[in-house]
Amino acid sequence: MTVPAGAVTEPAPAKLNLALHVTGRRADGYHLLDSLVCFAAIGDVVTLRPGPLSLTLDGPFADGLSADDDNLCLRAARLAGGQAAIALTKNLPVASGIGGGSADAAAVLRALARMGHPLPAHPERLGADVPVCIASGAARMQATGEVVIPLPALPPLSLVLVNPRVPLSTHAVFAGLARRDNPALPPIPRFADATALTGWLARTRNDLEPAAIASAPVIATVLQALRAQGAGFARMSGSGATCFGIFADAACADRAAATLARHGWWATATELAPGAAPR
Ligand SMILES: C[C@@](CO)(OP(=O)(O)O)[C@H](O)COP(=O)(O)OP(=O)(O)OC[C@H]1O[C@@H](n2ccc(N)nc2=O)[C@H](O)[C@@H]1O
Ligand SMILES: Nc1ncnc2c1ncn2[C@@H]1O[C@H](COP(=O)(O)OP(=O)(O)O)[C@@H](O)[C@H]1O
Repeated sequence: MTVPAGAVTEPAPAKLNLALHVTGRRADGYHLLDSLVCFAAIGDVVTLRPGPLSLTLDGPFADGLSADDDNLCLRAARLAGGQAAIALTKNLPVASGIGGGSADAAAVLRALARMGHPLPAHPERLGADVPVCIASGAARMQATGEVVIPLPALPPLSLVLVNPRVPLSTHAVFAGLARRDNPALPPIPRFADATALTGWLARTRNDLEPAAIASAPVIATVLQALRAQGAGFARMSGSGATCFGIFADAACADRAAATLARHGWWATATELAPGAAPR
């Protein structure tokens, strides 16, 4: 991609909820969460140039989205009081549990900060996932998303993300929950390697998975297919329908992604976002 002079480019990495427990519900209906969140190397890309506020879209999933006032890129710029010509390359499926819209909003806020507009005081007004997407590093996310506790970087992971091209409404999945008072996550240790992480994940859940599968049974098929391709661990992210699998190495992940894409699903091998190496 050619970056025009004076332009500021920010990646908008896909968010993954490796574990997501629903621990309660506030009086206003928003749910209390306890989630281990990380970010993948694959994502959308935003480029901002000085100028009046505008938005253009390209990329494989641009057709699923319109560049109207409701687009989270424009809402983010308005909340920050920033003016810019924004170009969004939409590489992530829309409404898919990997926070694409929130990641885009957070990337616009980071780009505007680099152009001299301070971050807004309440980024969660754009969406519950926006605060965690601003830092874009491993974190424990709590309350309704506004409590973000940064964690040491996770060990390297060979990941496959699969979306069966069925959009799911986050609101509808929360509304379909059978229980809203589940136990919190166990303490999150510093993970020595991927095996330690998957061992810990096996003791956790995504409490949104049953409700999402009830709306879109193909999610169960995706999870089975990831396991059949050799994933040592597979789970749905967020409110779905995107699922992730953790593989032994990048070659296994590449092979699995190529096979799973034959179903007509969006399937991509990736790793954790740069900057997320162990420290
Ligand atoms: C479920 C999560 C987990 O990370 O991810 P996604 O599936 O969206 O990726 C997030 O909490 C989603 O964040 P986000 O997508 O920004 O949600 P919002 O736009 O704020 O809310 C969409 C709708 O989801 C419900 N909602 C969202 C967050 C929350 N803590 N409780 C809720 O009940 C509300 O009904 C709300 O109207
Ligand atoms: N830039 C954007 N990218 C994705 N979705 C957006 C964007 N702006 C607004 N939206 C709307 O936000 C909703 C949630 O999208 P998204 O963040 O992709 O979902 P999720 O958080 O489940 O991954 C969609 O219904 C979409 O119409």
